[in-house]
Amino acid sequence: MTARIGVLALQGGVSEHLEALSRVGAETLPVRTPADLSGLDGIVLPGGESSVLDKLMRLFEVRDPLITLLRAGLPAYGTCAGLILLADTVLDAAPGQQSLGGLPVTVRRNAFGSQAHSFDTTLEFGGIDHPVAATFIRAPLIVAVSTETAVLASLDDESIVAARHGNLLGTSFHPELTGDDSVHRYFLEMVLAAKNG
Ligand SMILES: NC(=O)CC[C@H](N)C(=O)O
Repeated sequence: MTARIGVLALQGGVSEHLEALSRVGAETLPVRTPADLSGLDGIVLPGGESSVLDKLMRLFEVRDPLITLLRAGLPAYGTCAGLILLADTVLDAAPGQQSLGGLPVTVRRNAFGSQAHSFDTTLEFGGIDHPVAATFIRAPLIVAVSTETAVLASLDDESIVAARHGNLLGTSFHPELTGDDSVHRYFLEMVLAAKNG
């Protein structure tokens, strides 16, 4: 059995996620309208610019139906800006910027400084049996998590870069730019587990 996983396609790095999800065996769909949300088993919120994504989700009337689906348990994976969209609390948000929320973590936008602080590394990732390739681009950091949130990856003891709570997964980094599909495979497993109850 496979799963139908959408990628929010209003701005940011969409095609790399669609390709990685296809490679691990998901059925994929770019999501631009409220109608595109129907029948999804999961959704990826890509990197890009979280304050722009927030505005575009309102403009395209995707924000409210997406919040309803997330609160009802739709599995979601946010990378970088997408993690910011899922976080309950956002530090250094742009004026007026709001997240969708649901993932009980606090993130700090642009926590590594400017574009010059973009870098590649590999990370131990809970639930994946090899170090995962990770690209960081003007990335947020997870600076606090609720007690029931699982920390899946960190750069050091204080720098959390991947977390999961229930059906919601977020990473500060972009696995879709590395050729390492293991985090997408991990998310597909989450989606299939939720779908099969
Ligand atoms: N690569 C990214 O997604 C960068 C995120 C961006 N700095 C933001 O605040 O939304």
